[in-house]
Amino acid sequence: MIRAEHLTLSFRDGQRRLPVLQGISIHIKRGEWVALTGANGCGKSSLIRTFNGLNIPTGGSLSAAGLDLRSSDNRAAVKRHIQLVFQNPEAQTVGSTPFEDVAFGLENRGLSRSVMLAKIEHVLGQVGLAHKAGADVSTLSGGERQRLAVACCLALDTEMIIFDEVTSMLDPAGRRDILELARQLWAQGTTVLWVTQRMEELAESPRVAVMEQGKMLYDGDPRTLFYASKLPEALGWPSAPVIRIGRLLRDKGWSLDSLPLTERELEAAL
Ligand SMILES: Nc1ncnc2c1ncn2[C@@H]1O[C@H](COP(=O)(O)OP(=O)(O)OP(=O)(O)O)[C@@H](O)[C@H]1O
Repeated sequence: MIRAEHLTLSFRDGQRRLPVLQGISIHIKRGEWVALTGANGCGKSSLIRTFNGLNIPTGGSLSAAGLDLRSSDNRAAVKRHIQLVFQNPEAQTVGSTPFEDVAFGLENRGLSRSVMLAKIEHVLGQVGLAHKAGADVSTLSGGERQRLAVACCLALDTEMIIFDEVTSMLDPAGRRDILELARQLWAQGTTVLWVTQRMEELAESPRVAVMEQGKMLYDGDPRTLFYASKLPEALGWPSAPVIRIGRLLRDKGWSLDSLPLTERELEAAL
């Protein structure tokens, strides 16, 4: 779905060039769930905006959904296949109601009115917003707006959705709702890139990529990251209670495979 090789990106800062991505190589297969993390300013947003055709790579190669993103035509076309959902999706909302917002994306698709109506109803139902189809978008909560952004992706049959720190401003119920929705879509075949700073979301992801200062420091499974690498301490990450207990078990000789990443795994292990 995504194949980046030695990808570089720099922005102009007056006379200087600011190197933001410094040789990123990553391959994300169709249907994968990958969590991406890294400190503020390390280049996560720049990377995902490059995957979505919004930034023009300075060097290296990048193909997304089979399109070579060094070509500007392909950078426009890739948005049909890969969509971003932001932490604060206000900027993404164009309609005054959820119905209008989804309809906007479907215009120019040559759909008959009845097919379009059925599709809008279906995708708003998928994200749990059918009852708010006609509501003023300004009355939606942050979590509902994010789910509306997901509905717009679904209406366009998007193959990959990149969630950019969507849980960071939500309350626990809102976080659970958007995470569950993303997991459902993943189970149905959508490729997911989940950008987060939350340790528990990393621990629950099958694959974790860690960036620092424009470079990819780690790309692999979370068990190795949390229990067999020095990276979490080196980066000063706070450790989740489950991981702290898991480290005690590791020090008592438990094998890597048996160490828990989630509360459920901890309960089962004990
Ligand atoms: N359009 C731009 N022009 C110039 N500099 C930019 C631009 N976009 C990002 N940068 C700079 O690139 C660097 C990486 O920013 P980026 O937003 O990609 O990091 P991030 O890891 O997503 O951070 P955060 O977690 O705070 O969102 C920062 O130094 C930022 O100031």
